[in-house]
Amino acid sequence: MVSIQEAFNIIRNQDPQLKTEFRNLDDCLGFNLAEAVKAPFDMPSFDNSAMDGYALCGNYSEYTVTGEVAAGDIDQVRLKDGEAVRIFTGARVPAETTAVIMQEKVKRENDRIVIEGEIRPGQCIRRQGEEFKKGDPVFEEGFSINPAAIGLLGSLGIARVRVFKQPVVHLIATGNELIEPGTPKKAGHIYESNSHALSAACEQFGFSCASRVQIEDDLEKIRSGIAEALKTCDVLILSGGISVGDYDYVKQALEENGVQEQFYKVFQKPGKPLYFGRRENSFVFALPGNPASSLSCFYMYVLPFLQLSSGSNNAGLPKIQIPALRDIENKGDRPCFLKARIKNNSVEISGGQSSSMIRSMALSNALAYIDAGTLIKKGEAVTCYLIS
Ligand SMILES: Nc1nc2c(c(=O)[nH]1)N[C@H]1C(S)=C(S)[C@@H](COP(=O)(O)OP(=O)(O)OC[C@H]3O[C@@H](n4cnc5c(N)ncnc54)[C@H](O)[C@@H]3O)O[C@H]1N2
Ligand code: MOO
Repeated sequence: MVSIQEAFNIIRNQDPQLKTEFRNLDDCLGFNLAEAVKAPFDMPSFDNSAMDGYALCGNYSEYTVTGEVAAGDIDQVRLKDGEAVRIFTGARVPAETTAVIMQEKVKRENDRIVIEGEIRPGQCIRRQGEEFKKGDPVFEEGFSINPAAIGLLGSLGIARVRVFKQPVVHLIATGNELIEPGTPKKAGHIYESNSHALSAACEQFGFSCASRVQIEDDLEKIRSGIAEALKTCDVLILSGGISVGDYDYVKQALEENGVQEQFYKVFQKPGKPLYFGRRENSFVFALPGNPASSLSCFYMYVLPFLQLSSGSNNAGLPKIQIPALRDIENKGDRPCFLKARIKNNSVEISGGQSSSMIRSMALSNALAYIDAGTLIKKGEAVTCYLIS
């Protein structure tokens, strides 16, 4: 049995083999950059107008309008003292421009404009390189690509991006009692829901499951199911059969497949029987079968590992401190991750904490960490991990 912190450390100290690939700009949302990106040119790459209006040369109350520059025009327009050109947002400002004035602050009379208000030199001009200069670091390796990053990479003219590959994930749910949702249920059966929830949790964070298999509590079948999955997976996630019951064959089947235990059992609630193992470059999590335990263990242990395996430099759920809405007590001897709801800057522990209860988890948006034998008074800070 290891502590929560020891389990975190063991997971973080693995060295999953990172593979890279080139992906099209539009297909790399959520992937992590496999190389730092430097600016190939200044941003913006030329002085341009921030407004629709007039580019002015000199500081006067009236100007003669000599022409027009629109966004995308490539001809260099020249300006002399006392002259102005009609200009539009994003258009390159002539080199001699003192300032741009928005058209609402100007009265136009034929080829003359009269300025209403004052002109500050440089106003409404977005200067070349003001966001960053050619060669400046834009993103570091491991940066997780978000929609704005896709926009920026596109604006730098980058169409293909070298990213870390996502790990290949396989899911196996074990249990004789399990039947697929949508099929008729007999006495003693329960619908197999863990693999669906785990697959969705993977997707929530941008990972996908290459396969989802259900196997009954039979040592030989579990052993061969694991052997098959280990041929191609980077990460194998099992659910159920990892406790100490007579039909809990998962640990034995893993050992017989040459998987080496990194830890088994974590001093926590829920999820005490959590297992983590490794065979060369394949990693195995065997999650307890209770639905809320399996999902809680996914969020706290599997997710950071998937993130590390995809080259992220930021692994784990967002962690924040939030005041307790009311007193929270953990009378037990194990630290707990409690299903909780954060609302209006306070956190409330959800009803239905049993690890078999999943509705309470569906209605929660955080896991609240409460140390063993601890009373947190109303208003005191609670460590919360955000699950949505
Ligand atoms: N003598 C002991 N018994 C148990 C201990 C213990 O320390 N000593 N630990 C308990 C804890 S804590 C947990 S958690 C469970 C974990 O057991 P398993 O991982 O072996 O899970 P199962 O027995 O297969 O199932 C537990 C529970 O969850 C339901 N289940 C399983 N798989 C699914 C699925 N895919 N979809 C929906 N529901 C599933 C299953 O029907 C059981 O009700 O062990 C305790 N026992
Ligand atoms: O530790 Mo088990 O996951 O509570 O039911």
